[in-house]
Amino acid sequence: MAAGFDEVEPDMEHRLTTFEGGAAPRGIASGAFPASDLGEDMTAGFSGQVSDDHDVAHAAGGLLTEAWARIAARMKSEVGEVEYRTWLQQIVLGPVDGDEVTLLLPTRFLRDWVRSQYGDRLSTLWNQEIPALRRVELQVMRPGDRPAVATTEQAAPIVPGRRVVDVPEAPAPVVERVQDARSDLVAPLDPRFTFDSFVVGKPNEFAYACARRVAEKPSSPGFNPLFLYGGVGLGKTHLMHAIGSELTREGRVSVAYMSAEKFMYRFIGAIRSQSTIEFKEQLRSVDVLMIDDLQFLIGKDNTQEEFFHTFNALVDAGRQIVVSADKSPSDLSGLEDRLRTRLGCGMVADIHATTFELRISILEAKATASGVPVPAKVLEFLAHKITTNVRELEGALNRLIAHANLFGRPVTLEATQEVLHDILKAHDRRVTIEEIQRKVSEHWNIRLTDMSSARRARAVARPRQVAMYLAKQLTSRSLPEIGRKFGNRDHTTVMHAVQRVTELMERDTAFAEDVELLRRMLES
Ligand SMILES: Nc1ncnc2c1ncn2[C@@H]1O[C@H](COP(=O)(O)OP(=O)(O)OP(=O)(O)O)[C@@H](O)[C@H]1O
Repeated sequence: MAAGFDEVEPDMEHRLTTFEGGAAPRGIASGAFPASDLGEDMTAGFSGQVSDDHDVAHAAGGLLTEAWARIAARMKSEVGEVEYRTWLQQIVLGPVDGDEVTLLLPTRFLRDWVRSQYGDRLSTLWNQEIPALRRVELQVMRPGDRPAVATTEQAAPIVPGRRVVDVPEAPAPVVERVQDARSDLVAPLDPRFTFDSFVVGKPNEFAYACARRVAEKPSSPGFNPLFLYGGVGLGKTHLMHAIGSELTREGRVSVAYMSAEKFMYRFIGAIRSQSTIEFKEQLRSVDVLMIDDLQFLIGKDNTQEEFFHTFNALVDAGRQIVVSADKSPSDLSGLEDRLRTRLGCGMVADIHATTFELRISILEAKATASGVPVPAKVLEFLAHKITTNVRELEGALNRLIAHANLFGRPVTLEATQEVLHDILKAHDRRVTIEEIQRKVSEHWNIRLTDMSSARRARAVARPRQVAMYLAKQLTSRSLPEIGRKFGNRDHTTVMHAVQRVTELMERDTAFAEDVELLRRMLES
């Protein structure tokens, strides 16, 4: 695929002047730059210069590099590793000109993005480091440009098409590398969302298999586009990131991942800045384009149109498209028909709602990864209680784990109820006596009819008493009403059952836990 610097504007004003024996920067020896030391005579910068006063230039270059190292480290800590790697890592320190420092970026798109998103912050940080510097100029680098480094001999020329040019002697935090120009479309991929960390079960095994297939062999016939759909928080984004991570791991292919919302904002931004051609070229130069939450484009006709053309251009060129949405293509009413048709003509894979078993497996995997022991009863309780959304389930478990770590207390059912009080309340619902009877029968493996039968064997009578106890606890039914539902028993029988279960719970903790678990399940 076309690489590198084709996208650099040829007519870009080239500001990297070469110092040709004029005044070299003076008075810069060590420590921070005093404001007065960076005056007009720094106009030459440090790029490719041949200095009469080699030591001074070296010192100034070194200080600039150090200042840049601190700024880059600061930016990294502010925006986070992933964002830094995506947008800022490719910046190369250019020359200083008067009160202006130049930072070089490999493409115009990236320059515009960094300027709009981080320009002000970069200016502030430079100004804090070197008060005399008042402006940060962002420029597109050109083939042959030399990044500013401490000495001229060490400045490596930038070679078009070369994937990585390392600048020697750069201090650790500054990664002055020029990467493939297309990489500026690579949105942050969450490193936690891998195939390995995705728990596979019946509801998602087909989507998982399709995602794996695309990651192994992009653009395979029948798998392009791959359309993943399913309810909120069921793992669509996770699978897309996993595909992206797998494909980019060895730098095999370029992947652009973004939400449909971001796609729209970028498109609008490109229209505003009159750079739609660059935007389109950027998009159409990737090997794999992944658009998340496509339903966002419903009603956004212009963006849909743009996406449709991009889609066609990429598929026609044999590139892979992966799209996710909350509904199948045919159910996405509000999307243009021709787009829906095209979206549906590759592989459409749905992720079904989770089953109890899958939720337990996900919780087990996440609890194990956390290193905090979480009792099986707590996992079961959570899996019963939070049924709709893996994100919420995960959030609840994370909160429990954080709580356990913070206070050094073990995770118990009681603690769970306390810590997750608000989440659990949101999942509360009314319980019926029939549900109680069903759950209790399932739990002790007896027939449902035994709830109202006359059998008095303990294996049947004890669960029946528990069901009566729970009916009293969880419903607003009176004792006679409860009695009637249990084979027309007398209200005194119900009263006796409640007392008996209460006593047993006090004496027998295992029994008490069983009853508590049932209660919490029923409340879910
Ligand atoms: N099968 C799974 N195994 C492990 N983690 C999962 C699984 N399914 C979902 N998750 C986790 O649940 C969270 C939500 O998943 P994700 O963001 O992928 O959902 P989504 O389907 O894209 O949701 P949305 O509709 O909101 O975009 C993530 O943290 C993800 O890692």
